Amino acid sequence: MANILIVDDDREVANFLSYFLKEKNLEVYKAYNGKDFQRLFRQQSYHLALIDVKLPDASGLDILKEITEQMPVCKTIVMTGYSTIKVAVEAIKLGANDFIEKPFADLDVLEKTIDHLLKNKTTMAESDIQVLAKKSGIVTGNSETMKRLLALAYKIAPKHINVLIEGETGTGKELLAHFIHQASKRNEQPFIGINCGALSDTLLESELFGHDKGAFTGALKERKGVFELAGKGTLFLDEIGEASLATQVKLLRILETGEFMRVGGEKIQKTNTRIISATHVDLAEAVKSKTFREDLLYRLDVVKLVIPPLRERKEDIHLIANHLLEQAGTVFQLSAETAAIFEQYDWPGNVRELSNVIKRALTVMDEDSHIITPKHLPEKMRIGKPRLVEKKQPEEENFEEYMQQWTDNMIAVWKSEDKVEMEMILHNVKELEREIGRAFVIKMLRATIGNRQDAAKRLNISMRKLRYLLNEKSTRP
Ligand SMILES: Nc1ncnc2c1ncn2[C@@H]1O[C@H](COP(=O)(O)OP(=O)(O)OP(=O)(O)O)[C@@H](O)[C@H]1O
Repeated sequence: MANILIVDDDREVANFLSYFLKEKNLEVYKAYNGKDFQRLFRQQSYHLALIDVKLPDASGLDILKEITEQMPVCKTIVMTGYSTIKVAVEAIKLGANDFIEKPFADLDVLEKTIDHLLKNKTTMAESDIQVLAKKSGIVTGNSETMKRLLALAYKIAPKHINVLIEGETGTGKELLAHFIHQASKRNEQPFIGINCGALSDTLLESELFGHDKGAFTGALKERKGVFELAGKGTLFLDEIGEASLATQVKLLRILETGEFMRVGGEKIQKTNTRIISATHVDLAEAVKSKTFREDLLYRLDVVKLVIPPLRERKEDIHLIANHLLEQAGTVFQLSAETAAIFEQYDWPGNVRELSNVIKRALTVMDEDSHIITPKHLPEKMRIGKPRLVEKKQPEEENFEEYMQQWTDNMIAVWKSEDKVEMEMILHNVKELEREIGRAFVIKMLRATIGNRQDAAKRLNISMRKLRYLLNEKSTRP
């Protein structure tokens, strides 16, 4: 018989769960606080623990950590209220197998979650993730960060919570949104994507909410918007940071009330669409510069998934490249030199750029050739070409040299007769901004003998910004 440990200070909930689990012939133990937990935890081993995140004398997350570290065979479910869902996501990152919301609205879901874990179905989840990733066109690669990201996305997919995906252009944000849709119970319903940056304000509102006949010049017929079309499915709002403040107000209303009106319409409509939004800009910064509403960000970013750029998961480059080559026909290969270039290159356009580079190489290759060599790659990728950015980071002692080198290289590209890759130039300007920011913070930290608060004050920036400049972006969901 399986041993179950319930850790909850709400006796009503603990008693209900106990009754519910005993009916299933399970052996149940109840802890109403941290002290009870410590006593019961030392007594024997458990197969499953249901942990409330808020206890009077202990933190549910600390208890979770203790269980995952000291009794890894024990499966864990964290219980939260809706307002603490961010804590639940934190718990998943710490190793919780699942989370459920209190009050338990659907006992079937509760029962299935428990049965699933007791039948040791966690390894099945891994193969499920692989299948769904493939279905969504994601090559999973080898990087641990990507594996953890997909595992988290898989766990939150069935819950009705909004997700914000952050990542540079071409990192696969839309694919990840599709993966979440596939892994959710909405997978039979539509998945609709819309790019908020590609449409004018009026057009975007009409696309989102639809319009009634005569709503504006040219609105000859009534038209459904994507919220109506997506229905109970998933709506992917790409480049959400580009939505105007007026559209943001309307989106906020939908998120708060589940209601909207067509442009020029008078009827209030209800929606149950799940929203996954994506951005390549830092929305927290946009909030500070007042171009993005804080309350909307709070609603969209219940769970934040950050896809790392390709240059930070170099181990994935070859796997993805080989996969793309396989798609084109198994006979193609990268030469050792090309593989080395791929590894050194920064990939400002990420996986999209990798895919384009491979497609280009396949079209410029001789018909009887099967090996991609450096001569098949774009100019800018070849070794020996002046690089805009030296890999060495600027410090106090080499700052002037770094700036000089950067300027010289930029002038060389400016004067060059070659085709100019604007994406690469913009990427390098951004990188320069990042490096200069970091160098100034480090210089100030030296001056303040490491006192971060003092350094932030002297630079007239917030602590958050200081951490950001040091590349210590908060890992909070
Ligand atoms: N892990 C991956 N495996 C295979 N292909 C990928 C992967 N990630 C991205 N791609 C490919 O890269 C291209 C860009 O993907 P996607 O549109 O999802 O990126 P994005 O981050 O949404 O880009 P943008 O910000 O420009 O809209 C697509 O062709 C996609 O198939």
